[in-house]
Order: sequence, then C-alpha cells, then structure tokens
Amino acid sequence: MLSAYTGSSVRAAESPLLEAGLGDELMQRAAHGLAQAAAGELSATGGTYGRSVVVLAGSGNNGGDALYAGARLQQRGTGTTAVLTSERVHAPALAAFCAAGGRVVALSDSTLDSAAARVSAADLILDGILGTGGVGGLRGLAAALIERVNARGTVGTVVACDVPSGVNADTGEATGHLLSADLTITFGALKSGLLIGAGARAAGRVATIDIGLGETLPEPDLYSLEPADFRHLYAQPQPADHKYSRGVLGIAAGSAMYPGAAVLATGAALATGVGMIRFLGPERVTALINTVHPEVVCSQGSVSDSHVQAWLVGPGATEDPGQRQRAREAISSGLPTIVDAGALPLLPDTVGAHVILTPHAGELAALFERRGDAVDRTAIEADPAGFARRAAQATGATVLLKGYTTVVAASTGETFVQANATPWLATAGSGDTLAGILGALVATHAANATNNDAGSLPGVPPPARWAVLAAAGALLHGLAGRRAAKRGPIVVSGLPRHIGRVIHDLLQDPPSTQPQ
Ligand SMILES: NC(=O)C1=CN([C@@H]2O[C@H](COP(=O)(O)OP(=O)(O)OC[C@H]3O[C@@H](n4cnc5c(N)ncnc54)[C@H](OP(=O)(O)O)[C@@H]3O)[C@@H](O)[C@H]2O)[C@H](O)CC1
Ligand SMILES: [K+]
Repeated sequence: MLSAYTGSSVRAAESPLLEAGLGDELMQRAAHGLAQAAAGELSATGGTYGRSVVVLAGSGNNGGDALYAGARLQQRGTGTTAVLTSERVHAPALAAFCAAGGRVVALSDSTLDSAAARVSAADLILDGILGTGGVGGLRGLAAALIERVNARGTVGTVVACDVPSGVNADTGEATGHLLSADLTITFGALKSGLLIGAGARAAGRVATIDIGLGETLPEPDLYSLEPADFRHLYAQPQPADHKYSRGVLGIAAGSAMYPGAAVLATGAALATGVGMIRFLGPERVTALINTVHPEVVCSQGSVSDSHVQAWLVGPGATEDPGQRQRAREAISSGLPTIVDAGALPLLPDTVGAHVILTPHAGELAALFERRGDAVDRTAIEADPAGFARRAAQATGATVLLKGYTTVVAASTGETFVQANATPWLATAGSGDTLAGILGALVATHAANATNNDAGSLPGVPPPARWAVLAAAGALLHGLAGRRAAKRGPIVVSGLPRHIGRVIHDLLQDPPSTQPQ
C-alpha cells in the first residue's frame, strides 16, 4: 500500500530540519536523487555524454533542486542549459550550475521563442519551475513558455522535479498550461496531488526519493492499494466452505427499461466469486437473468424475505417502483449495501459506513444538491478527494467516487485513490460491473469477517474497512479493464472473463498482474 502526503504536510515535516540548518543537506539529497533518475533516463536512450539537457528553473527551492541536479548532469558530460523563468533564482544553486559549465538563458519576451525551441528539441527536460510552494497554475513568462513548448511538442524525456509545475501538490488540481512529465521524482514522501485527477495524469511514472524526513512525517493524507495488497483483502474459499458460508449477495437491479445493467452487474459479481446470488426484480428482468446466468436464484420477492449477507441496489433501476422499494429496504437493512445509480437519490439523511455509495461526479453533484449544498460538477472533478470526503462526512456512508482516478473516502476520513483503470473503461455498463465486483467483495467479506481478517490492512484503522474493500474493488475493476483493453476497445459484457483471470493473477505470490 502506498501512503501519500499533502505538500503542506511535507513542508511542515521539513521545517524542524530546516530550522536545524539542514536545508542545504536536504536539497543536495533531492538533487542527487533527481540527477540519478535523469541519468538513468538518458542511459536508457543512448547514454549521458553529449546529450542536451534543459533545466527549467523557477524562483524557489524547486528551481534550486533542478539547478543542482543540472550541475551534476553537466559534470557527467551532458550539454546543459538552464532557462530561468523568474528574475529571482536560488543563488547558490545557480552558482554551482555555472561552475559546472552549464549555460544560462534568462527568460524574457525576446528569448521566449528560442527558449521554447531549445526545450522542445532537448533530449531531457528537468521541470523545476514550481514545487510545493506553487500557488495556482503557472503564470507570466513561465506559462507563456510552456504554452509554446506544448504547441511545438517535445522530443526528449520530461522529468518533473517534485511535482509537474503548476500541479497543486495537495489536491492534484491544475489550471492553465502544464508540461506533462514522463517521470516525476518527488522528495521526502509521495505527494497526494500526484495520485489524483489532473496531477496523476501529468505526473507520468512516479518515484519517491528519501531525503530523511522519516519520523517527522504525520499520518498519511491518502492511501493507494497496490496489486500485492489484494490477496490480503480477498476472502479466499476454504475447504470447509459451502455456498452460504462463502457469502450470499442480494441484487436488486435492472428494470423493464434497463434490463442489461442487471445482467452486467450480476455477471461481474459472479466472476468476482461469491457463494450465491439472490436476484430480485420484475419478471422480464428475472427471466433474462435466469437465461444468461442460470446459477443465480431469481425471484420477484422482497428484501425482508431474502436471506443474504450484503445487498447491491440501483444499477438500471431508475424508474421501477418495485426496485426503488427494494433499494430503500436494503439501505435500511443494516447489512452492507452497495448503493449505485438509480438508488442514490433514495439515500436517507444519514447511514452507516457499511453503506457504500458509488456516484460519478454528476451523481455526486446531484446528491449534494438534494441536501441543499449546491456544488458544481467541475469543482468535484477538480478536487475529487476533497468532495468524496465531504460526501462521506455528510452522509456517514463510505463514498466511492468514480472517475479517471477512483477515490474512496471513509466517513472517518481515511481516503484511498486508485489509478488502475484505463480510459477504455469509460463506456456504458462499466459502472454496473464495478458495482457487481463491490457487491461480491462485500458479501464474501461479511460472511468471512468472523473467521479471517479479510478487509483489514496493517496501518489502516478498522472503521475504514469498507473503504479498503471498495478500493480493492476499484483496483480489480481497473486491472480487469486494462487486461481487456489489450485487445482493443472494451466490450463490457466480456469483462467478467478478465475479472476472473486478474483475480487468479493477483492471488499468486508475488502477484503476476502489475500496474501498467
Ligand atoms: N525546503 C527545503 O529545504 C527543501 C525543498 N525542496 C524543494 O523545494 C520545493 C519547495 O520550494 P519553495 O521555495 O517553497 O517553493 P517553489 O520552489 O515551489 O516556488 C515557490 C515560488 O514560486 C513563485 N510562484 C508561486 N506560484 C507561482 C505560479 N503560479 N507561477 C509562477 N511562479 C509562482 C513564488 O515566487 P514569486 O517570487 O513569484 O512570488 C514562490 O515563492 C519543493 O517542491 C522541493 O522541490 C526539496 O525537497 C529539498 C528540501
Ligand atoms: K516542478
């Protein structure tokens, strides 16, 4: 499991060390790590000697890190040019850079175009314009430079120093022009903004350099499950198990208008592995489920008459009064319940953490609006972790917010971010399969909760266990999507096949499915 910290908390962790006079030491460690990583990138594409490197250096310590790293690369034989984007610059770092033989270009209206051309043609670019001290997107000459560079394109590798400049290290928000990185080398601790939203998209591969903050770091701001975590969270069948002890999932999904959502959610739940599924719905939908998934027990009955360990309600069930009634009863049943799509508007004022909401940004905006808290969808997309937390706190539920990166917030504040998905999963029916996966994980967990520790990870407090499971579901869904997309566009009804294969791979030691 990865732990990430806000830029502000890393700065706070640095401050006692800075007060103790260790500022230069920290910066040298950062610059060493950055130069090593940059040299590695150059070596992989033909070596360091004679290669052209451009250092984009802003006014603060981020520019200082990049200039010191540039000096080290120059000493290894690169031809290095620093483009200073501000009149202010970290003076000792610039002196070291010049002493190593680096060339310097001060950015001005008259040098903008030639500097942009140089950046575009460089073998490697170190982006040190802004780090954790940045406020808002790039401005002034720095913004104009990046706009021109993006218009020309880059031929070399872009390595971001700490964060891609202009990305908010706390939230991942990014406004204005941004130079997307191939690799981000971040210092002291992984920054939250590199895991979420625009920051995650701009960061490329991310590596963390230890600069000795160690004990001074506070509790993490965000967690992210890795493939190796999955087998500690998945309740594997035991020899004494039978279909009831494995967990029974109740599903009330689909309607005459949207029967397909029920098929997709049920198929994904079956592929995730569950003892039994009891399916409730109108006759037309149960007939379809019986045909497509003959192992499912179907009826037109009620929630209170169905003995299950967990519920999944809502996919494709928008207009159907019977399905709405079942959703209401499931939500108030006290059993773990996945509340998706058409069931979201039926949520009472407050629920417990065992109720897992699965909105996308538009559905979350509607949820806030129903509670008299008008929030724009784009605001949610810009700060998904902040709004998922706000929704979890307001409702008491566990909130899984779907998007390019999926965020899961526990009502107690612990937050998970999973960036395992592929844009190919942005297709109709994808959310229904995620809901099915979650339903199966929660039902098997509920059935197994007393005899194993599925759903608990060291370091994550027990109240967040539903959030951990939901994050595991997002991980599985994302990896299954990636596997499916290897053969081109995803056909969602074929996803269950990949879910099964990914589970098989994740349960190996070590897991053979790696994030790509
Ligand atoms: N503290 C340490 O010893 C270590 C820091 N590390 C690195 O330092 C950065 C954080 O450095 P800091 O100097 O605090 O901030 P930045 O380098 O990010 O730059 C802030 C200055 O940039 C200007 N600014 C702010 N917002 C913008 C913007 N939107 N567009 C353009 N310029 C902006 C502003 O200066 P002005 O003169 O313009 O007011 C800020 O002062 C951290 O990210 C690490 O890379 C190392 O980790 C080592 C230890
Ligand atoms: K940067």
